[in-house]
Amino acid sequence: MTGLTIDRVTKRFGEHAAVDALSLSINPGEFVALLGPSGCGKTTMLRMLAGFESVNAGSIQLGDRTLASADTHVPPEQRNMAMVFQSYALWPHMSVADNVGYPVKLRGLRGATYQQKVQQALALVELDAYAERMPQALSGGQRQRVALARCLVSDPSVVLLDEPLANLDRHLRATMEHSFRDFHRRTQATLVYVTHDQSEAMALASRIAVMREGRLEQWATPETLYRQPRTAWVASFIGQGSQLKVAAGRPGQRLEEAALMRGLAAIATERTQAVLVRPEHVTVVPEPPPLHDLRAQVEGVIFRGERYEMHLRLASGEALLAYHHAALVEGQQVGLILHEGWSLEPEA
Ligand SMILES: Nc1ncnc2c1ncn2[C@@H]1O[C@H](COP(=O)(O)OP(=O)(O)OP(=O)(O)O)[C@@H](O)[C@H]1O
Repeated sequence: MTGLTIDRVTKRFGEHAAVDALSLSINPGEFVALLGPSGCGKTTMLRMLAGFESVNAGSIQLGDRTLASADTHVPPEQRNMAMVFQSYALWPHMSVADNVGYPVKLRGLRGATYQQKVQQALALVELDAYAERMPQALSGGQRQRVALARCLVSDPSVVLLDEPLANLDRHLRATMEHSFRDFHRRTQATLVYVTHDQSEAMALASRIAVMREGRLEQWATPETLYRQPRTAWVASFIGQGSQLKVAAGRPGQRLEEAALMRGLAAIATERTQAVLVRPEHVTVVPEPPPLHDLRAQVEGVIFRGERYEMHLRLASGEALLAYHHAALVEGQQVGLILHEGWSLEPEA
């Protein structure tokens, strides 16, 4: 197990910085995700880790070994890393076992040791019974597990995964999330997982690097990203919620019910702090008493099975999302209690 240090790494294509002074320190054996919208530079960062792209500035270290810097470039095959792609990249003319064994066969491994390595890798992804099948005779999820076994066989220190579930349907993705967690638990390898799907990143990684336009927006655990997003942009990217202007709080501060409700009742010119309110922190009072402070109009009601999602409009004109256990009528006036909020940094 070896840790990875990414120190102010920059990659430019022409004038455009696809990755801009990105720094991350990844612990040995950690499972991390690079998360961000399309074009934010996730794949470019992963390709620099793998050695398929050079870096323009900054450095990448694996343990105390420098893999890349402006004047160093260790080739991919000498980095002790393995990469899993969205497209699986299996050889169609080779059996499952031959696909899995290919990287170590290239290194000259043969005989009983070879057989044992392949067998162990297949067992780790629970595909021992499929060794002689051809890839075409497997489901998408099974193919992705063959790709995982193939990267395991060479005992890499780091496994890089580029949107490995993007080609699978929703149900299979959920099953594969279990396979990935299991894979990580058994191998203890350092895993760097690229995705634009926040729920996938939250379910899998112990820490997530949220990227935006080549830069690191926030680097934190899934819980911290959800409860304490740094900026308005992260707050709108992770989970559901509403951003309200409040006359209370300062960036990085949690507001309790009393302060939040008071801050919302202030006059518009004093309400300058952006505050994130998650729907689970809103109580809807269908028939509020006449003196209830905060009111809203129901604009939309969506049935989500376990609850109703209420789209509300405050008197200030701001939109608010809430959950409720029963359907309410569109156009109806309701009272609200906001139990807590999180104060955000303004947009740069
Ligand atoms: N070889 C290249 N030449 C020129 N520009 C490139 C090259 N590779 C990537 N880019 C640009 O760099 C930026 C980041 O691309 P990258 O593929 O890393 O994004 P991404 O976050 O992985 O996106 P996606 O989720 O769509 O794969 C984009 O603007 C892209 O057009």
